[in-house]
Amino acid sequence: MRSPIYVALDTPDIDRAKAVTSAIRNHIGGIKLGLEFFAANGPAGIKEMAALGLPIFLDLKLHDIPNTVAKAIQALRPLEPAILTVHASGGRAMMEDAKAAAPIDTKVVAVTMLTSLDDSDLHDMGIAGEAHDHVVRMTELAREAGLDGVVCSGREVKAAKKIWPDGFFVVPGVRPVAGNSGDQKRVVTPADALHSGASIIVIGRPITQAEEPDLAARAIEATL
Ligand SMILES: O=c1ccn([C@@H]2O[C@H](COP(=O)(O)O)[C@@H](O)[C@H]2O)c(=O)[nH]1
Repeated sequence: MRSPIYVALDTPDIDRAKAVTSAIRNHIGGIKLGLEFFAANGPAGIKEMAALGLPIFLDLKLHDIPNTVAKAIQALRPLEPAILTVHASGGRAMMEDAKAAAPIDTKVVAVTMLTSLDDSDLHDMGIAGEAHDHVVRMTELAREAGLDGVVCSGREVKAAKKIWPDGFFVVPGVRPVAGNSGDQKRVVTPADALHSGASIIVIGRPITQAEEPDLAARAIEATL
């Protein structure tokens, strides 16, 4: 069975991204390419990475009016990513149009609440309630809009799965025991994320910043 680990290759350096992928490819299920990589390398860079033969998770977290998001996704269609992200806070119509514009085999998933945020950030933004409530609310909206699943932290994935048993759940903010959280605020271990219902887990710096990424990936895999 394919590994549930998607490695976040947050680098502008395509050669580095390829080298890390080659070193860890036996321990991962796919590669996640986000804004940093896309801004530096564009669609051509995504195609080069896809040629390595692993599923591509294109994490652009699209967030705009429905027409703009749909047109952006139409432009991305030739890349045929396995997974593509939008922000749930873009609203129901935007998510509906995003799904309609995506290739049939692409899972479109909505970011419910960034894992770098916590309850106090919600309060600062004037959003009532706690992270758990907000994630559940956004998950309901994404389900109603016809998406394939959501991105949430491992702390809420059990509640999200309860209201959407056949949803696809992407969990970033994952750290090995005693790992450095960095800018992530809602963090769980890889094993906890999977036991709570994650379909895939996203891990970046604990692998990519390790002295030996293959050993780091192997060590994480051994905990699952
Ligand atoms: O809520 C979210 C949504 C996406 N991400 C992305 O996942 C990786 C996490 O990287 P780490 O180095 O393991 O912290 C990164 O690419 C984010 O853009 C997220 O962290 N939280």
